Amino acid sequence: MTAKRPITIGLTGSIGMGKSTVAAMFADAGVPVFDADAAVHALQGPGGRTVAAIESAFPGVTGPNGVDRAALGAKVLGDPAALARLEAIVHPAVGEERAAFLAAHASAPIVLFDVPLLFETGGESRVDRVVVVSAPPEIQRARVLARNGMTPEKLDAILARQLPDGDKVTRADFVVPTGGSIDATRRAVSAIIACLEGRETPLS
Ligand SMILES: CC(C)(COP(=O)(O)OP(=O)(O)OC[C@H]1O[C@@H](n2cnc3c(N)ncnc32)[C@H](O)[C@@H]1O)[C@@H](O)C(=O)NCCC(=O)NCCS
Ligand SMILES: Nc1ncnc2c1ncn2[C@@H]1O[C@H](COP(=O)(O)OP(=O)(O)OP(=O)(O)O)[C@@H](O)[C@H]1O
Repeated sequence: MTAKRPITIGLTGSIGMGKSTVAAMFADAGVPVFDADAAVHALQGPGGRTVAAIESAFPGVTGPNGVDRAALGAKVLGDPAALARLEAIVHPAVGEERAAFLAAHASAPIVLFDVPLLFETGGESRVDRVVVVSAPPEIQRARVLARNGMTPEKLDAILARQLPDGDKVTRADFVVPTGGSIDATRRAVSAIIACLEGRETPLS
C-alpha cells in the first residue's frame, strides 16, 4: 500500500492579481502555506544559507544584511547565464526548505506552495495541481498603479518579464477569479478545497 501524502497545490499569478490575498484565504481554511518568496528572502537575508555562495559567484553583492537584492538584480536580470548561476545556488536551497515544510505537514490533506514564478521556474512539475489567480487587465493595472513607487513604465517592464496572464490561465488546473468581490473569490477557494478533499482515489 502506498502511504498517503498531502495533495500539493502550486498557487501563482501575475503581479497584483491577488495571489497573497488568495494564499491567505487557503491558510484561513486550514491549508498549510509555503511562501517561496519569503523562503528566498530568508535564505538571502542576514545569516541566510545562500549568502556565502552568492558572494563567491557575484563578489560585492552581500554585506552585513545579507544579499543586496538590488545590486544582485542589476547583475543577473537581463543576463540569462548569470541568472542561471544564481538559480543553481538558490533553487536547491529552496527545494530543501520545501521538503522540510512538506515533512512537517505530512498528514495534512492539502498543502499549498505560493510561488510567484511557478511556471517560469519549472515549478509546475513539482505540484499535483496548479491554481492561477486572474483578474481583467484593467483591474490588475489599477491595483498595481495604486501602490507606492509604482509607475506605468515599471509595471510594463515587470509584465514584459512575466508569462502573460492568458498563458497562465491556459496552463492552470483551477482559476480563481479575483476581479469581483472578495466573497466570490473566497467561494472559489472553498470550492477548490472541497473538490480536492472529496477525491475518491488518493493520489500516490
Ligand atoms: C534577482 C533577485 C535578487 C532580484 O530581487 P528583487 O527584489 O530586486 O526583484 P524581484 O525578486 O521582485 O524580481 C523582479 C523581477 O525579476 C524577474 N525574476 C526574478 N527572478 C527570476 C527568475 N529566476 N526567472 C525569471 N525571472 C525572474 C521577475 O519578473 C520579477 O518580477 C531575486 O529575484 C532572486 O534572487 N532571483 C533568483 C531566485 C528566484 O528564482 N526567485 C524566484 C522565486 S523561487
Ligand atoms: N476579489 C478579490 N480577490 C483578491 N484580491 C482582491 C479582490 N478584490 C480586491 N482585491 C484587492 O486586490 C489587492 C491584491 O493584492 P495582493 O497583494 O493579494 O496581490 P498579489 O498578486 O499577491 O501581488 P504581487 O504579486 O504584486 O505581490 C489587495 O489589495 C486586495 O484586497
